[in-house]
Amino acid sequence: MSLFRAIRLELCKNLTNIHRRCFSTKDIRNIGILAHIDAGKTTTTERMLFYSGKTRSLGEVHRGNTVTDYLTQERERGITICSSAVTFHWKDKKINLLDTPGHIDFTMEVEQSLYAVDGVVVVLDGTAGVEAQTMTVWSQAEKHRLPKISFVNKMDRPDADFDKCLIDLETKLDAKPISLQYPLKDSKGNLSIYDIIRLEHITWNAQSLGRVYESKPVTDENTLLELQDKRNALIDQLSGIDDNLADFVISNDGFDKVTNDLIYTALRQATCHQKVVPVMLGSAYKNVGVQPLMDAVIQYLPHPNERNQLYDCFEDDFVGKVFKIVHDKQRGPLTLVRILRGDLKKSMRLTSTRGQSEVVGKMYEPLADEYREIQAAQAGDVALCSGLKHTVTGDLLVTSTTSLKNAQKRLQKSLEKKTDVMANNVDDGDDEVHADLINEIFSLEPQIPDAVYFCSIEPPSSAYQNAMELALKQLQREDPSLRVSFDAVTGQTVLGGMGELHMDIIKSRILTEYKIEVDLGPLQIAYKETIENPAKTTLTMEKEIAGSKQSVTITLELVKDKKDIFSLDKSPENTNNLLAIRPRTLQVIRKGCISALERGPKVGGQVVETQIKLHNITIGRGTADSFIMAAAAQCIQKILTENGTRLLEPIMSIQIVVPNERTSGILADLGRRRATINDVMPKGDKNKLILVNAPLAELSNYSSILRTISSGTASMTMQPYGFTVMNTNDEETAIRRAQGFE
Ligand SMILES: Nc1nc2c(ncn2[C@@H]2O[C@H](COP(=O)(O)OP(=O)(O)OP(=O)(O)O)[C@@H](O)[C@H]2O)c(=O)[nH]1
Repeated sequence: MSLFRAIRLELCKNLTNIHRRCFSTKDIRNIGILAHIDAGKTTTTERMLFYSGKTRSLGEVHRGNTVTDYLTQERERGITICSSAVTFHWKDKKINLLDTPGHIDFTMEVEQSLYAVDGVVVVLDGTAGVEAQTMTVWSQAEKHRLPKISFVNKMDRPDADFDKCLIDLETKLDAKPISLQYPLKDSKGNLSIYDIIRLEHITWNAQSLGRVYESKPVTDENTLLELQDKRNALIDQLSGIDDNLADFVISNDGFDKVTNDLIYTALRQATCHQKVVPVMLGSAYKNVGVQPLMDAVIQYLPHPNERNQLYDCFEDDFVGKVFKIVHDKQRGPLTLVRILRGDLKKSMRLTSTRGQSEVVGKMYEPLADEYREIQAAQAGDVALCSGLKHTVTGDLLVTSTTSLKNAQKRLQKSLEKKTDVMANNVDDGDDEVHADLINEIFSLEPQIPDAVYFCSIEPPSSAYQNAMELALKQLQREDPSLRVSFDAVTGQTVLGGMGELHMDIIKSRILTEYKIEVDLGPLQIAYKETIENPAKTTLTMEKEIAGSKQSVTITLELVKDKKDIFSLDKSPENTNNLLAIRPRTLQVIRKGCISALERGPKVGGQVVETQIKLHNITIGRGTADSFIMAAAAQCIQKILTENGTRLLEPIMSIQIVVPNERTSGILADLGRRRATINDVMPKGDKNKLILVNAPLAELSNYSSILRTISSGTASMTMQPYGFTVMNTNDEETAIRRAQGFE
């Protein structure tokens, strides 16, 4: 049988398999596809879908017809905004793949998706190597302890440099890349690939859009010698990690007798244990190299059972993680769930760890914006559910509160056992590990980054206000990093988020999905405020409303505290007064006080790290709750205005990799940006890694500035770090800017 015919038969087999549904957990791979913006994730995913038979034509980003970039905004802008899940079958295995956004504004999306996958493919642009966002997504994948494969894409381009990408992986990401392939270009620039392990040359047939490809043993003697050297280097590198392989090499006096299967086994082990990163190459756009990448996903990345057993404490009960909520035109909101334990079935009742209980409606297998109805899905798989109206991205879903409590007990017991074993071997970090583990499993709220920018949002007329609020509520369930609040002073709805693109996308999604043409105010930095010293005041408010006398005298204090937001004064002279307050009235007072902290006096920033202490209250007979609430809020506002607040500004944590000779120039520039240099350490022989914190206000367009001052040699990654108090001078500048005077 000719090779081409064999490949066609393989393809037909794949197409037939699409309709076969029985996969054991060992046959499932859940993978994320991560990269810097524009490296080619979406193009690579499109090829995977096409070659697996899931799509009948090739989607292209520039034509706006890709499967995974299905939002109108994604198709128009040619970028991925929402991670989307697609399922396809390859060589008798089922691959659930998540295409994730590359832009920094959507880092939270990537973070949530990583809960759902067992391994990742990190796509590099072969002409750019490791870029800023590659570093961010790489460290996110490291945090989730995910095995990785790297795919060096765009190798068709004349300026692509495969060796530089390998060096970048090593020096900028501290990875141990193992190159499994090598590129070859003919005189016309057509790309083909050498397989270093099999010593073969693979070529793709352009007319068949890369569906047909051929792998032949290398016969040219010089090339063969060169490839053999690379194969030996690969075995040498691996035997430093894998004892079995090392023993074989030693007992057989060298590399010649090492079989391909021995290499594959050692590579799989080393990849699954995150000791190495297999590196593949190709050009997704020119349809070269994608099938071997799919083979590598199956061959080297773990199946769900091989990943850590964090959820064992749930035994056979169901546990799932909500990693995305998508809005389907016909079916409404659909919840994407990664099943971590047990089976998920249609009509099952589920409880979120936040206490909401609801029933799964229909279930679907995901193909971006097309779905196939299914009845159930097993542990290790992902599924889309309708009917879950209260779940939010990041929720953990369980069968019942009892199942959750039992799991907590089991986890506690196993942790105690572990602590007993370790009792004689005290480890300071142990408590932290336990706390992390418990938090990870039972986290009630997903980790949502604080908004660093905000802007007002206005409907075209007040008739649209309710519809706009509903749209925002839905978008917030999908994307918890979007904050929505109401500013009582200006009467405006305010959006908080991660950046300009983030807000822009929200605006255009409200237009395309909800048909409301909203207006966004200018984007401003989200400063917070805090008190400097404790302060106490008494306020009396009296008024006659509709013939009824309303009166409240309230004494409140603000103190610095990061934990509790509201407390009662414990001193003996106030005990009797406070004990006499009815719980419902206490709730009203609390609500009034907290609402006043939403808007500080300086720039209207949220007042944080501040505790409200109620000392005393006298309420006149017949005084309405709303009057009590207003009195409490006014008392807090009085303290804040009289005593003043300090501004806190958002700080970004930045990691910059720069060649040694450029370091001083970058440090000097950072000095002008009020940055705090935390460390400058060697990164390989030629580079330095600069760890720095700097105020967001000083980082406008910083990645392009860095590119200019380093002549394109530096790369950086940036995440929100937190908020710090500003000094008086900087504060004045910030206030002038916030008021539009600068
Ligand atoms: N020359 C060349 N261009 C490519 C290749 N792969 C992708 N491109 C082009 O690069 C651009 C970005 O590709 P995408 O697939 O959208 O990249 P992405 O990583 O999904 O981008 P985001 O989702 O926005 O982060 C598009 O114009 C593609 O056509 C390739 O192998 N070679």
